[in-house]
Amino acid sequence: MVLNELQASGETMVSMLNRIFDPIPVPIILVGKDTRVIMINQVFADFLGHPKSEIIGEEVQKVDKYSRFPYVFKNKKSEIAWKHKFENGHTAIVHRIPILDDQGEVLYGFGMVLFQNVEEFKDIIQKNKLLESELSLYKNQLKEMQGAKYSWDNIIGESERMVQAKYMARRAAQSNSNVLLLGKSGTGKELFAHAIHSGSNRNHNPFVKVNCAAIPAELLESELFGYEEGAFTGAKKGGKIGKFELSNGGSIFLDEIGDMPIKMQAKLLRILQEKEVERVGSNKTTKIDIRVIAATNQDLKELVQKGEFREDLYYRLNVMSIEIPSLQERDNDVEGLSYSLLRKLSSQMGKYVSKISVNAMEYIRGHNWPGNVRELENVLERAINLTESDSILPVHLPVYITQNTKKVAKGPIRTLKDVIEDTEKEAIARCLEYTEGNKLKTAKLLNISRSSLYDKIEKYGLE
Ligand SMILES: Nc1ncnc2c1ncn2[C@@H]1O[C@H](COP(=O)(O)OP(=O)(O)OP(=O)(O)O)[C@@H](O)[C@H]1O
Repeated sequence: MVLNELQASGETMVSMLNRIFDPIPVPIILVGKDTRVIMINQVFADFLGHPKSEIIGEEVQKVDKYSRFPYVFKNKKSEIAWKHKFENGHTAIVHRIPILDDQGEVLYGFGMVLFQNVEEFKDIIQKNKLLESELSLYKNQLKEMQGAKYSWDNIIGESERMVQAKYMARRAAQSNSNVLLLGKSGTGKELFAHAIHSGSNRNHNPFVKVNCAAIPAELLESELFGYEEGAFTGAKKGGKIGKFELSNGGSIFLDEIGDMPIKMQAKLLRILQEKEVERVGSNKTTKIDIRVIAATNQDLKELVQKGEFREDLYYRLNVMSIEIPSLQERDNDVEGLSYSLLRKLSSQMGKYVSKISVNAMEYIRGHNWPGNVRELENVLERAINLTESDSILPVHLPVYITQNTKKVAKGPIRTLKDVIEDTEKEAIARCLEYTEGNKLKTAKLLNISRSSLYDKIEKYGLE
């Protein structure tokens, strides 16, 4: 209301302010530059415990003993969310704001009680903290879901070929180039892909895995590129984001790239060249920044020759190619790998198994592991399940491995004492298993005394 209208309506400035501020449920006060109260709303007057008529026109520090308005006017600076103690014993959170004219001189002071009770304020802060920590928990979980699970430490292997592969992978991680991981099934290509992402400066962004062989060809396009709403019958409302867009800023792991249909290969090539994606059913392109880590157990060159893999794409992906050796090619890694996997698996399975008998290790070394590390891992998991002691013995290995006597004969030459002890240990363990731990029966079956059995159980750590 302009001043003239105000005068015409006969309403004073104070009554107008009262009319505006009284319905507001937050305590409010307006103080003149002479530090006398011009207006206070009903809630505030009730809170202070005085009638409004006694407060208006009064010196502010007479109404509220600890009022800081005189200081605020002196400093000409707002005091926001300050703790304030009232004479009635309440501690509240308040704002005190000086209102200045064009020359920077104080005209009024505006005060507001934000929380009449500090506890109420603390409660809100507490809730806010809770929300923040929940948010950070979900953010971390999302990062875990999207991020890489393994790093360099998880890749076991000290053989020359493996050390070389790890060196190449570390170099690749530091660059921004596409990486092609080559190796038979179960050699650890996925493990390497995770580690390359974790070791790169993209590791704060998503790591997205796509198994090109597992997604039906007709779905692969929408999986990778996403689609717009109504792009085809059955398309979800609102469309769908594709894996390329999802991995923006991070890495996309295209596993089994050799199985990617030729039509999709052309589209992938375009992404690698143009660095932009176009959702199915849209003509809008989106810029993306991704690093492709591709893997295959097929011979891509052969596929190129057969016309099943685009040559130009092959060269685009092959910038940094890393060959991961099969277990057969890194014979001297088998023992170390077996023990590392044993430690990992037994802790995962909550069963303490820490030894592999010499004979069992000979069988393990003698096998040619066509399924590579994955097969070794499965065999050890089975053995941990079967053993009742802390050792893995030949009896715990699958027959197809222990039947391989030819290879075992090729093992290192050992002393007769070692061979006898190993056989003795195995016989006792096998018998204990058969008698379900009954020592009396075991001693009888082995035809030895009970005390001798106890000695041997202790000696071989079979309990
Ligand atoms: N060097 C290694 N050190 C420790 N564990 C390994 C190693 N290599 C492979 N593994 C383990 O073996 C299993 C198979 O590895 P991974 O899935 O990475 O193989 P892959 O080559 O991607 O197989 P595929 O071609 O069949 O997809 C995983 O459980 C992995 O943790």
